[in-house]
Amino acid sequence: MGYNLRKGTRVLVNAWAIGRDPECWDDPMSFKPERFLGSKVDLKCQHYELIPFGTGRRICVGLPLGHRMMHFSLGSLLHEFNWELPDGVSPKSINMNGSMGLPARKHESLKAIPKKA
Ligand code: HEM
Repeated sequence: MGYNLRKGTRVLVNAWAIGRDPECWDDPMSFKPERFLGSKVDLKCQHYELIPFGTGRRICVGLPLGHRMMHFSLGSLLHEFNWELPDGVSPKSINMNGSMGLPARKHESLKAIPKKA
């Protein structure tokens, strides 16, 4: 590979496409968090197929905090509440389409109702 770029060219890395590249991932369109169990792929700059925090010299300086906070926040929300979907919404009917852009957002906001456990 190899590309010639003019000095000053702005390059945007399409992490969304890399995360869904069948050359990098088995069954890339399926949500399978268990694919990382026992996997050597990590977030720390060595594996360019997984770059939610960027990579290289400008990698996110908040990676250690963000990584810990994700586990802590999600764990707290799951521990403290029982979660339901609004009336008439089933897991299969949730629209998982995203809107393109920087960053990529869900096209329709996810609605879930916390009930004190
Ligand atoms: C899950 C949480 C987070 C994600 C997914 C995330 C993601 C990113 C990404 C993709 C970049 C661009 C890296 C690049 O250009 O290659 C970045 C940069 C940056 N992030 Fe985060 N970030 C998160 C949390 C945080 C937190 C908690 C902080 C600060 C406390 C933070 C501070 C920064 C800073 C200062 C930069 C700029 C680094 C630079 O340009 O040298 N981030 N982040």
